[in-house]
Amino acid sequence: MKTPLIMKFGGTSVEDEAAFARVATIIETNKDRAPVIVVSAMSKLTDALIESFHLASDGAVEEATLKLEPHFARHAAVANALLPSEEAQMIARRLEDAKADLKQILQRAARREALLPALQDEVASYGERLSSMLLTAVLRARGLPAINIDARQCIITDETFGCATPLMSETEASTRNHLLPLIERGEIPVLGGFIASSTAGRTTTLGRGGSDYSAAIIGAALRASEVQIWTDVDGVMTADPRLVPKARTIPRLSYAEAAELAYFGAKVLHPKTIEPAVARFIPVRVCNSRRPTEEGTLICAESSTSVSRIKAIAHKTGITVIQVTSARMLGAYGFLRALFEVFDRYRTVVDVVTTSEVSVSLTLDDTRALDSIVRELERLGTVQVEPRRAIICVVGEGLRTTPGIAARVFSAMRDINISLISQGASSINLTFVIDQERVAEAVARLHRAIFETEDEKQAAQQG
Ligand SMILES: Nc1ncnc2c1ncn2[C@@H]1O[C@H](COP(=O)(O)OP(=O)(O)O)[C@@H](O)[C@H]1O
Ligand SMILES: N[C@@H](CC(=O)OP(=O)(O)O)C(=O)O
Repeated sequence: MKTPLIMKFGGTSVEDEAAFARVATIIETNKDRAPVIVVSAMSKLTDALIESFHLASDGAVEEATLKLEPHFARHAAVANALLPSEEAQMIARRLEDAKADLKQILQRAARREALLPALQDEVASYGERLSSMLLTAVLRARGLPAINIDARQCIITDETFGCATPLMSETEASTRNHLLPLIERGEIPVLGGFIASSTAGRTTTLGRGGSDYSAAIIGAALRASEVQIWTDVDGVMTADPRLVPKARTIPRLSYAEAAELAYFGAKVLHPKTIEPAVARFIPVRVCNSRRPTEEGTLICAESSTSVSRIKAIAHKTGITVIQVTSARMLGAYGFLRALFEVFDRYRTVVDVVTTSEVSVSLTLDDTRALDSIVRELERLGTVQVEPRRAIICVVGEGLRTTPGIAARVFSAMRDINISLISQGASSINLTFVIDQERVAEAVARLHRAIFETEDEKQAAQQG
């Protein structure tokens, strides 16, 4: 049997009929590599489903279902454009069924008949269920032996609705049981990303942007040759191209570099994607579905030696900084344990931490339990909360060896107020916090200082 190739297509790669047609061509080109397809919901649909769910749980079921109409129409338009009429009619019937089922779930949310987070995942799952059904039909219309598999039969999780954790050994067994016989027969399984189910059979989701993670989990379970993440940019870039138009594609990244970038905000990759890939040393490639002949970015165990040796700048906004100051910290043990136990109790992840003799500063992304956390921390010392902050993270294996990088970074920041400077334990990232209002300016300046001057030098040398 050929070693499977996992190909994940994000929402922007299946946004309309032209995008579906491009994806079908890419899969057709790779049909002899035992492809297994993972697809996200059509772009913006997951947001719309979650918004509808909230409307319905506030009692506005009619409004909630009306809001979804244009999205059902988008699916029908793809089917009408790319499928023979009988197939398009079959899709139209299945869309009507899905619409009716969804309405029932939204009514249950309005009546609060079940646990709301569980109902929300049920609603959110429709995006990937519909896109995978539609893509399967489009591939079959091209003569490809595609088969739609419900990813909820493969990825098994706990019941942390909204951000469930996969149970890896159950997932590996069920993924292999469901998919290997199909791959052996030369069929092309098409699964929705992001969705999973608990051992009790309840629908769960892996967290926003989680289809990349689904692809990596399935890739690891099948010992894939490569996990390809097909998106709307040429690969992982030196910065978010929406902020830095001059950002360029990075040909190669180490797993550690990619993990740091994803964790600190490079949206192109879900933060958990690297973990299953590393566990089985499976290369991950990020490619552009609009420009499939580009090489993209290859993520594997070893980084490349690049000119600047710093690979990229990631940023994350909406960060809250908490500072706890207490003289009781001085020379006392047990203080930090008591402090982190507070975050543990509220299941809140802390990203960056710095300490001095009398204070601890840390950053939070998730502020759902902020008030309760602050109340408890006040028992330990004086608490200061700074909302609307941003984390900026400079990443590259070269940080270990390049002298003067910190000076370059901080001189680029000049008049921008910096706090919580931290060089990660892996010493491949330099992270700091600024006011979120200034993040676009800061990232652009840093990009100029680290990457664009090198470009100019190179260009001058070459020319
Ligand atoms: N360093 C980066 N390199 C590439 N893209 C990035 C980076 N940081 C942020 N992005 C953003 O990530 C987007 C792709 O992620 P996403 O919208 O989730 O795509 P998809 O729908 O394919 O999953 C890009 O359009 C880009 O704006
Ligand atoms: N559709 C889900 C999962 C996902 O990964 O989507 P995308 O690949 O478009 O980021 C979401 O929007 O969160």
